[in-house]
Amino acid sequence: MMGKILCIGLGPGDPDLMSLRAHRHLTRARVVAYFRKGGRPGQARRIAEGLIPAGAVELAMEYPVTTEIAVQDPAYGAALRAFYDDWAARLQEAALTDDVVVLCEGDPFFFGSFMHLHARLPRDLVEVVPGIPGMAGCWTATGQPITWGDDILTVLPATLPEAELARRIADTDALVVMKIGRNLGRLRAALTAARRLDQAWLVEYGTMPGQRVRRLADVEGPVPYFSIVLIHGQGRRP
Ligand SMILES: C[C@@]1(CC(=O)O)C2=NC(=C\c3[nH]c(c(CCC(=O)O)c3CC(=O)O)Cc3[nH]c(c(CC(=O)O)c3CCC(=O)O)/C=C3\N/C(=C\2)[C@@H](CCC(=O)O)[C@]3(C)CC(=O)O)/[C@H]1CCC(=O)O
Ligand SMILES: C[S@@+](CC[C@H](N)C(=O)[O-])C[C@H]1O[C@@H](n2cnc3c(N)ncnc32)[C@H](O)[C@@H]1O
Repeated sequence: MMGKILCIGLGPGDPDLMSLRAHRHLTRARVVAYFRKGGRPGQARRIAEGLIPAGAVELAMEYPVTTEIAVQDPAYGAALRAFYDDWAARLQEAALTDDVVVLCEGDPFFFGSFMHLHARLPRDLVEVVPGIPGMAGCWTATGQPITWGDDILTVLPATLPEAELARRIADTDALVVMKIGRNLGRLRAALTAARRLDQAWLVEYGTMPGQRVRRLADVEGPVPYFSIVLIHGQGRRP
């Protein structure tokens, strides 16, 4: 039987927050693939724990590098291109005989690694199931709405240069910053330059075990890659 490659968004972390469709594909899967950093279980795999049928074949797609080489280094691009080429071919081959379910934390089309496989695969071979993005889990964890009325929400990767972060932080109402980790120092400087540090919240591991919500001004020391910085909009309301 010719199968499909089904990429399922699993939501922000708590398995209870995945869609019924994602749950159905997951609990019927015979082949399951997921990304992970070498030596770690992988967030998507952790969300799926206990829901993958016994006997399913698991394919762990381990990034050759994450932070070991600078993204600007040509060796980074070369390593990642070879990695995605290889896994696109392997998943396509596995799909010759069965469906392949690819797990994705959050939503697959929102900064998800699956996008790089999707770009390499025939369109009619792939189906994507949307998921609640990590940021929705994170702003809900703060207990406050993110946007009101005419608020503009800006989503920034913390990997941007400080001046670019500061310019865009000063120019928005509500803010979501992804990929915090070792970029926190530069982001903090940008928030300070934009005079908005006191409005910022840090959510680590939103809806996951270890969730932690703090005012960014109170945070000292390192924070994980799986953190989001938020500023709530204060827009018009009746
Ligand atoms: C290089 C760097 C820069 C950059 O983003 O520009 C980058 N990842 C960095 C760090 C990092 N990544 C991960 C950890 C371990 C986390 C942990 O385990 O705690 C760490 C931290 C660490 O290693 O310390 C794992 C990870 N990565 C992605 C997912 C989600 C997914 O797979 O969907 C997961 C979770 C897998 C899981 O479920 O566990 C996805 C993406 N990460 C990408 C790039 C893009 C793919 C590469 C490409 O093709 O370029 C893509 C697709 C995003 C995109 O393209 O936007 C950056 C350096 C930032 C910096 O400067 O600090
Ligand atoms: C490569 S992106 C993947 C985004 C994911 N596809 C989504 O829909 O949220 C990884 C970044 O998402 C953010 N993130 C995703 N889920 C999160 C969560 N549950 N708690 C905190 N941060 C999260 C972090 O900023 C992390 O650095």
